Amino acid sequence: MTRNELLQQIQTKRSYLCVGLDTDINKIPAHLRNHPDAIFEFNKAIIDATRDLCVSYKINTAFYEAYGVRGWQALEKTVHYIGNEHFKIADAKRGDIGNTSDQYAKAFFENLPFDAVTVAPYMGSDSVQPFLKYEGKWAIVLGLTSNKGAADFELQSCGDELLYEKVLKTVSQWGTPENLMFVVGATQSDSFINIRKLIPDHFLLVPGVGAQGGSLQEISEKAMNASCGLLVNVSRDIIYAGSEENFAVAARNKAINYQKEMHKYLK
Ligand SMILES: O=C(O)c1cc(=O)[nH]c(=O)n1[C@@H]1O[C@H](COP(=O)(O)O)[C@@H](O)[C@H]1O
Repeated sequence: MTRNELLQQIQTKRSYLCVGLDTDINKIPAHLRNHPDAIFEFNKAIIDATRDLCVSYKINTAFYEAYGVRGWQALEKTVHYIGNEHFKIADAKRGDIGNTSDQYAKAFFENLPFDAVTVAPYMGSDSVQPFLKYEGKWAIVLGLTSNKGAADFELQSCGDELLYEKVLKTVSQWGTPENLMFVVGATQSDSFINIRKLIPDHFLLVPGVGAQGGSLQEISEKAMNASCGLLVNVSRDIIYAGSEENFAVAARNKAINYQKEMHKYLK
């Protein structure tokens, strides 16, 4: 999906919501748990209930890889079920020597129809470049993450700047705002304004709203740019909003609340 197509979706739906499909078999409603295709059935219900309210879905591969072949099959079925209207993110946090990253890019962009893959920048340019070679596909590089471990490296000084600042400045030279986004945790509100100064045009994928306590209002007020430039991910707070048979209705109601709030902030 191109940047213009994504922006169009955001304006049409008045939403920059990305629903995170972090599907954990132990957290899905009891009546689905023994279904032979439980993960996919759960995802299908969540997707049907939220399609019109979000512009993106993020599939965190860990939750599928954990179940081996069956988990991966559920991931494949899910990404195909989402279809072409939504921006589909494989949250796989890949990145390796060039010829290995080539294979990761092939897995998600050729073999599977994802629009974007999350990538760790630690191994440098040749580990990220393979994800930038595909027309209409994106690398979403970890910038300043939402977890407390962000303090261990990302927020440490590196010369006269912080390491995450160096990452944003350097990596932004490797691609363009048409094929490169950055992950910025919603819990890092003290840094939003600084981040926008460093990368005014790039889309930010923002996880950490909901279960991790980040504020949708703060990220929207401080980091939205003229064309929006935000995809705000919510996983647990939406998909586990209900634990009974009507879980999809509960998920929809949560997503409606997020979409309404986004509508207010969108320019
Ligand atoms: O890359 C990510 O998506 C990510 C980066 C980050 O800094 N923090 C973070 O929580 N995530 C992911 O975003 C999702 C957040 O889930 P919830 O906290 O349940 O909304 C999970 O899939 C995390 O793996």
